[in-house]
Amino acid sequence: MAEPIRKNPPITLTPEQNSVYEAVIQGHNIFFTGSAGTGKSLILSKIIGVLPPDNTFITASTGLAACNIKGTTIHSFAGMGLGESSLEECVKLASRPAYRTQWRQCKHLIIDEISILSSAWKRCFTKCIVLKEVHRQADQHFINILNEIRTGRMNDSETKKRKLILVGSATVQLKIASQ
Ligand SMILES: Nc1ncnc2c1ncn2[C@@H]1O[C@H](COP(=O)(O)OP(=O)(O)OP(=O)(O)O)[C@@H](O)[C@H]1O
Repeated sequence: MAEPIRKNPPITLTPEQNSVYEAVIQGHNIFFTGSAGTGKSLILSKIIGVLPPDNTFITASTGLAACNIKGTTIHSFAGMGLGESSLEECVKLASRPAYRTQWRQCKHLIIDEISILSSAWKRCFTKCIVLKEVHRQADQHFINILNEIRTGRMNDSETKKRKLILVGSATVQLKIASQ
C-alpha cells in the first residue's frame, strides 16, 4: 500500500514576524523588510493566504519577483506603462476600462521588491518593520556578509574572511549568487 503523504506542520510565526502579520490584519499600510532568511517570503505567503483573493492584487517590481509570488508586475497591474508620463497622462492610462476595474476592485495591493521602484512609495506606508532574526542559517559571519551585500556596504577588513568562506563552500557560493 502506498505511504500516506505527510504534510510538514505549518510554520509558526515568531513574535517579530507576527507583528507584520498583525499590522496587515489591523489595516496598516505596511512596509516590511529584513536581511536574507528573516522570513519575508514566509510572512508574505501567510498574508496572501489570509487576504480576500477577489480584492487583493499581488504584484512585484520585476517580472522575476512577480513569478516567485504568482503575481504580476506592478506596471502590468497599474496600466500606466513605466509611470514616467505626466500625472494627467498616467491617470488617463490607468482609467482605461480594464485597469479602472482593477483599481476599483483593489482593496489590498502587495508590491514585492518595492525598493527597486522610485522612492515615492515611501510616503504611502504607516508602519515600517525591519525583521532582525535570521532563520535560514546560524553562521553569524555568513549572515554579516549577506547583510553587507544587501546594504552595499562592504567592509575591507572582512575581505579575507569572505574569500575563505567563498572558496570553502559551493553551497555558500550558490547562496551568495542568489542574494
Ligand atoms: N518562524 C519560523 N520558523 C521556522 N522556520 C522559519 C521561520 N521563518 C522562516 N523560516 C524558514 O527560514 C527560511 C527563510 O525564510 P524566507 O525564505 O521566508 O526568508 P526571506 O527573508 O524571504 O529570505 P530571502 O530574502 O533570502 O528571500 C525558510 O526555510 C523558512 O521556512
